[in-house]
Amino acid sequence: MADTLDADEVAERLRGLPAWSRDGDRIRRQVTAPSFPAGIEVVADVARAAEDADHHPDIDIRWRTLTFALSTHSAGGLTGKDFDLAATIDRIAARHGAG
Ligand SMILES: C[C@H](O)[C@H](O)[C@H]1CNC2=NC(N)=NC(=O)C2=N1
Repeated sequence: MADTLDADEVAERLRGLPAWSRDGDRIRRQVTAPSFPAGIEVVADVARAAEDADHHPDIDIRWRTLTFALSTHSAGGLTGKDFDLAATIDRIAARHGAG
């Protein structure tokens, strides 16, 4: 099981991911896609990446606004896995013109 990061480590990792913010035990990012279908494509690509990583975000879909939240449930907090997947989500969103 991965170790949880302390507050300083979380702050440090967040500096490299400016679209993400801490919300208690999770980090969160909102993405606006160019259209609803484009948003669903983002979600489908994130789903594949999450399966590959065996690490899964909470996803809220509202028309073309997506909210991703990441936490390592098994560790009871934030770990490097959350920040690795956050960076992957950023790359996927950018590829689909979502910001
Ligand atoms: C067995 C499997 O590795 C675990 O259930 C994984 C799956 N995906 C997961 N995703 C997230 N976000 N947190 C977890 O602790 C987690 N655990």
